[in-house]
Amino acid sequence: MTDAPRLRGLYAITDSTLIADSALLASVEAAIDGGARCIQYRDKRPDAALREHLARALNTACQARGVPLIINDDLALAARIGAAGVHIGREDGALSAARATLGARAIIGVSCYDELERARAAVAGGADYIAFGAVYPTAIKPQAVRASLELLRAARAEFRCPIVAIGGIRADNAAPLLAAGVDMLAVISAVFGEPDVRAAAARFAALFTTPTPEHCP
Ligand SMILES: Cc1ncc(COP(=O)(O)OP(=O)(O)O)c(N)n1
Ligand SMILES: Cc1ncsc1CCOP(=O)(O)O
Ligand SMILES: [Mg+2]
Repeated sequence: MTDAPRLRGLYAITDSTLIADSALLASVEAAIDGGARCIQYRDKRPDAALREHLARALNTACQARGVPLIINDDLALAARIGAAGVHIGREDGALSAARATLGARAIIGVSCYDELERARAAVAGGADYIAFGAVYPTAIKPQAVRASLELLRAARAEFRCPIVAIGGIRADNAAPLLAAGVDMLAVISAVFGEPDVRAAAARFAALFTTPTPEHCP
């Protein structure tokens, strides 16, 4: 468990269709070396034993570097390995169940898609961050609903809770998201799909040189 990490910066998300299992650990280490502030393990494959094996290795590496590892979808896995938290979407169970299972110090993130009402419920329920997207078209999830810059601005105006943007984000299209008040950029392809993962992560980290905004916890 990480001690109240600041949720601001690059949030690098793994994807088992993009990274070979044999390269996963080194890729995540490279992302952290490049400046990723948070890692999510996202793996839709049904092999629970394999996922646990990989998640445990990532958790050890992330803990050693002081970076929280968030498990996508799978609350039970997050609890079993003592991960820093879990990310839940509309098909991944209730926020209250995640909090009851993982405890007060866990980081629980909630997908809000393009819905402010869902964000209100998540914030009221104690989410540690709210995620909106897809903010740009993405090959990883081509069917994802789109969230506008206007929605991000409205969310920033309403919530002090850290705001995450996801979907099609690259270092060269991220500026409007940051200007809209987003705290974390959640990225798969533009980090783990790049030949030099460390350099790719560093390009994102360089976008966060301004002082931490007052709303950040
Ligand atoms: C940081 C972050 N934001 C959104 C998502 C998407 O979650 P979900 O809608 O549950 O979709 P899957 O990722 O499970 O396909 C996310 N994983 N992380
Ligand atoms: C999981 C998810 N949810 C909304 S978009 C997306 C995929 C983001 O991947 P990329 O950063 O490669 O566009
Ligand atoms: Mg999910």
